[in-house]
Amino acid sequence: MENLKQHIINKDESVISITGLFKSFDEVPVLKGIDFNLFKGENIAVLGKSGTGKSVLIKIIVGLLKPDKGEVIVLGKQVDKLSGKELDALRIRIGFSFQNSALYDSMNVYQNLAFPLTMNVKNLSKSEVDYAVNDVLDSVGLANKSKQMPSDLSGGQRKRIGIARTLILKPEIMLYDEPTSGLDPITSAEIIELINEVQQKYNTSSVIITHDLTCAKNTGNRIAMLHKGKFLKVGTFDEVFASDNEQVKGFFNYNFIQ
Ligand SMILES: Nc1ncnc2c1ncn2[C@@H]1O[C@H](COP(=O)(O)OP(=O)(O)OP(=O)(O)O)[C@@H](O)[C@H]1O
Repeated sequence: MENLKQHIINKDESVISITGLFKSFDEVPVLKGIDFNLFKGENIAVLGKSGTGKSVLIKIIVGLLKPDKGEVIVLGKQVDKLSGKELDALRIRIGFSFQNSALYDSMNVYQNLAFPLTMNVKNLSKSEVDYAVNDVLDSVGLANKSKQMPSDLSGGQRKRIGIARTLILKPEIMLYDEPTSGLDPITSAEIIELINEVQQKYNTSSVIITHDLTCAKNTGNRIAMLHKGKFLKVGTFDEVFASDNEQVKGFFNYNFIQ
């Protein structure tokens, strides 16, 4: 990818700020006092075992679930106080890359990419849509795939198109849900590289939900280790790796890092 911007993390500007967040389902606590800041231009990898509340946290950030207690501010807005219309306006500024890529199987790659753009931005000319589609395809390294159907793409290529589909709306925040799950190590490494290129080219701030230590280490400017609904440790990979906490040490002992 060419023309990478000088990348800056601005620690004076939080794009996501969460304080004292609690969430239970049927009186079973899932999130038990989360404090979390994502700075402008930063990638945070939220690392944790299955069932620790990673997806619940993401759903609260985008307003799909309401917190029981606590404050969740995204791009300056208190999410649980927004009307449906205000929430829609906020969500356009957030790109969500789903675990299964969530492409429309009956549409080719071009149509999959053009669809969110024409749905959200009115009165675009055909050449403007063509330009935007080609630009994001180029960004994800699949410039020649516009006519292919999703079923003809590899798993890694589908992930790339899923990421391209969120980039086409130029999001300020990217949320990646298990971006490397189901991929072989080489394809995982390519997706990791793409996440870092997106951070630089689009100057996004990102939350990368993962249980893949290699992904967390290589994409996260900071790592937030979630365990049973609480952050055990938040810091650079080296800081988290050096933690004395038994749960953190246990997680590293059971997982292989490249
Ligand atoms: N809508 C819901 N109603 C009831 N329980 C829920 C709901 N959503 C999540 N949970 C529960 O919250 C807990 C955390 O779920 P969550 O999906 O956030 O885990 P996760 O860390 O994302 O796991 P995975 O890595 O397997 O996706 C689970 O016990 C789950 O059953």
